[in-house]
Amino acid sequence: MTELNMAKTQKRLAIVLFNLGGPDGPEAVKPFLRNLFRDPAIIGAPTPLRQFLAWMISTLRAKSARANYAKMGGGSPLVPETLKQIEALAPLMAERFPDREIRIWPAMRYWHPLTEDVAQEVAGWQPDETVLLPLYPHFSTTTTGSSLGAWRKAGGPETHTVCCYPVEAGFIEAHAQLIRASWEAAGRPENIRLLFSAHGLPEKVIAAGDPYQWQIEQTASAVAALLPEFSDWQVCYQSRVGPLKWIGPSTDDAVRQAGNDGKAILLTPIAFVSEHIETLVELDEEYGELAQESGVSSYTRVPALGTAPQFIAALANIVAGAMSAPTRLGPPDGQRLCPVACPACPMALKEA
Ligand SMILES: C=CC1=C(C)c2cc3[nH]c(cc4nc(cc5[nH]c(cc1n2)c(C)c5CCC(=O)O)C(CCC(=O)O)=C4C)c(C)c3C=C
Ligand SMILES: [Fe+2]
Ligand SMILES: [Fe+2]
Repeated sequence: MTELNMAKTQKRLAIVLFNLGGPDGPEAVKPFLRNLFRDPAIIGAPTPLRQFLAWMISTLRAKSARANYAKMGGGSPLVPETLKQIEALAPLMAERFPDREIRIWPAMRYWHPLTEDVAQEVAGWQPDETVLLPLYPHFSTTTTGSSLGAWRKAGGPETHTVCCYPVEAGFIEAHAQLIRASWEAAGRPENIRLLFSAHGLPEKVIAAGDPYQWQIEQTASAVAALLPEFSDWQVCYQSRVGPLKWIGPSTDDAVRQAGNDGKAILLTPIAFVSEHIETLVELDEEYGELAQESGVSSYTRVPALGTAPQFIAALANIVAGAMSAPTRLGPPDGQRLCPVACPACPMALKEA
């Protein structure tokens, strides 16, 4: 068989990485925010009211959001950071599946490359198998659920879908290693409180059965178990938006409390896998300043996982695990993780 014929007969594997996306320049900030608040997974109001709210909130929020994105050069680094993760993942996937032709796509929910457009592109490539992998380790109806809905609505191909990987060994180890390395690089400050800061959610989303908070707690406990030297640790929630009550404790309260308790802070973003506005502006600038005002002796922010080799290796394992798991949608090994009390877990929805 010639090389050309071999290439033609190779099975095609598409891997799609879901994430939220971010504006690619100042003029994209408002339409990006409008897309976000137009999503019924974010605002549960009926369509005409939701459209109005999306227009209103994006208009009111655009100026301050633009000022924050300006601190990062005008737009979000989320897509460039995702492309670096894809570049790191590609050789690992090629090594595992040498007989396949493999392509990896980023698919963003609220700005380009938009999930709907990527769904068309991937369908056009006619893959034999497609693995959908959220770059959200914790399942929420507001993130992975929303991306999956958009993908399916656009007719995107789907063979295996990862719902979440909150306690995947490599993911947990990557966090532990980065936390320890950051503490060492900061000169090993004493009397540390380790804060696991996750993006928050409105309480009503959790009350409706979303497993996100439960999964965040599982991740934090698993990482803390590998770091017995940091026995004082706490989960907290950042990035609150809007008038609803969000889950707590909030990261700003946790920072103030650490100041009151005379603690140094080692803060790690536990729900984000790359750097963007919520880490570079909110954690570094806003909470960095708050820590200083609160008398915190030392504030060290652990970097997001990015292309940390253990994390990228974990992603490769997750994809391979999903491909050999018995179910189409679920954690990589196909076994349900979340308790029955989380009815919005996609595995629970499937069982019902
Ligand atoms: C990690 C998981 C995330 C959850 C859960 C989540 C829920 C959620 N987010 C908003 C509103 C906003 N989020 C914004 C940015 C943003 N959010 C996530 C992740 C989660 N969001 C990421 C990765 C980012 C960064 C995007 C980027 O710019 O690179 C923003 C925009 C920034 C701002 O104006 O503050 C908003 C708005 C809600 C309402 C929500 C749950 C209901
Ligand atoms: Fe968000
Ligand atoms: Fe689940």
